[in-house]
Amino acid sequence: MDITIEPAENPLKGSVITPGDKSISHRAVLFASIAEGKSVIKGFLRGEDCLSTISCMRSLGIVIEEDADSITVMGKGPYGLKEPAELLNVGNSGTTIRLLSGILAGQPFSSVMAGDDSIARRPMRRVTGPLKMMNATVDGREFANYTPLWMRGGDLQGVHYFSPVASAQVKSAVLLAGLYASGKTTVTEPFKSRDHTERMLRTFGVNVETDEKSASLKGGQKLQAADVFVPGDVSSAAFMIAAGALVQGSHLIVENVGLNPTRTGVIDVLKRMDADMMLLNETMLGGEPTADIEIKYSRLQAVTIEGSDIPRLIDEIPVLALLATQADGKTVIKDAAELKVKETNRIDTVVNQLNELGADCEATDDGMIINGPSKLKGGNAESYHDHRIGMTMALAGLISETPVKVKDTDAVAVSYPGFFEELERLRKQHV
Ligand SMILES: O=C(O)C1=C[C@@H](OP(=O)(O)O)[C@@H](O)[C@H](O)C1
Ligand SMILES: C=C(OP(=O)(O)O)C(=O)O
Repeated sequence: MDITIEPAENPLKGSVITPGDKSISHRAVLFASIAEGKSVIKGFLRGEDCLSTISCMRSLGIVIEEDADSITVMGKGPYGLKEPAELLNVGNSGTTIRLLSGILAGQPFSSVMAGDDSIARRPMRRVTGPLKMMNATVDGREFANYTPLWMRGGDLQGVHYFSPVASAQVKSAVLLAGLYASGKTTVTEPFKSRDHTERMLRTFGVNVETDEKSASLKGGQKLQAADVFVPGDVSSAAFMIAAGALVQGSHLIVENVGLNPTRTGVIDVLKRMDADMMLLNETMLGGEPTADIEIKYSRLQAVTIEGSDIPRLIDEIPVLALLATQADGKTVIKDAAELKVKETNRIDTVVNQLNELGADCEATDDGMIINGPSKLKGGNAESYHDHRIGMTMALAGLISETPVKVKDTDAVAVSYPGFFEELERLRKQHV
C-alpha cells in the first residue's frame, strides 16, 4: 500500500507508547521453546518478524498460545523440538534465521530455512561458518552463504570464535549452538553488540560470563521456563523521537523506551546533536532499564558517528540521516558498512531517497556524509520493502514543502505495526 504524508502544518503533541522490543521478543520465544516448562511473555511485539519466529517454532512442534496481552510458550527442553515437515519460513527476519540456525545446529534432525527476497540476498556465512567450525552440517546457495539454508545438527564442539563483525545475531547463534556443544564456547567481537541474549539466557537460568567484548557459556546447561517482560523498542521509539525533534513547536512524550546501554547510541547522538530531550521515570523492567522520553522541537547540530557507537545505533542510522538533513553542518557517518547487508543496502537506499527529496547526501564506502540543513521538497519515495526506510520517508513528508508519497508501506509492520495510525493521532492533538 502507498501512503501520502502531508507536510505538518501544526506541531505534534501528546504521548505515544513504544511497541515491544523486536530483539527481545524474538529471543523470548526462542529461549522459552527450548526451556523446560511454561513461559509467559508480556509486552511481546506482534510485528511480522516476531510472528515469523512464532510460526517457525510451531513448525518445530512447540505449542504457543497467543492472547491479547501475552504469549504462552510450552517449552519442551533442549531436545524437545521435532523435525519439521515443512520449510521454516523466516519471512523478512534476519534475527529469526540467524538465531534459529544456532538452535538447529544442535538438533539431531534435518531442517530447511528460507524467507523473502530480501532474506535471500543477506549473507549467512557469518553464521554458518562458525557453526560448521563447531561441527554442524550446513549447506545453502554459494557454499552456505544464502538461503535456502539446510541444516543437520549433531555433536557440536565448543569454540572460541573471533567474529570479524560486531553482530548480535552472529554472537547469539554461536552461543545458542554452544549450549549444545561439548566444553566452553566464547564469542569475541570487535565492538560489543547488543547483549539481550546474554541477559535473557541468565533469566532462563544459564550461566553466561561476559567481559567488554566477549561472552562465554558452558555446553549442556538446561534452560528453565521463565516469565519475560518485554520493554519498548528504542529502535521504534527513535522514529517518534525524531518526529518530535523535526516538526516545529512539537512536544511529545515517548513512553516505555528500553534503554539497554548496548542500544542507546541513538539517545547519545541526539544529545550531541543538541536535541531538547529529557529522560523521565527511569526504571528497570524485565531486567532491562527503561524510561519515558520527553522530546521537543530542536535546532540540531551536525555530528560525527563512528566506531563503537555504530553497533549501538545501527538500525537507527536511516532516521538519524534524516535528522542530519535538518542539522547545521556536515554529519559524517563511518564504520557502518554493515548497513549494506540489512533488509536493503541502507547506505544506498537512504542516500538515494533523501537526495531524491532534495537533501544533500553522499554515500561513502562505510557510511555517508550529509550536509545540512536543506529544505526537502517532497515527491515520491520508495520504501524498497524495508520497514526502516518506509518510516524514515514518512517522517520526511512531515517536513517537506509538498507531500511525500511513500511506496509499499506494508513493510513497516515488520517492526512497528500501527506506526501510521499513531503518527496521524499525534498530528491531530495540536489543539
Ligand atoms: O540480534 C538482533 O536482534 C539484531 C541485531 C542487529 O543485527 P546484526 O547482528 O546483523 O548487527 C540488528 O540490526 C537487528 O535489527 C537485530
Ligand atoms: C536489520 C533489522 O532486522 P533483521 O536483521 O532481524 O532483519 C532491522 O530490524 O532493522
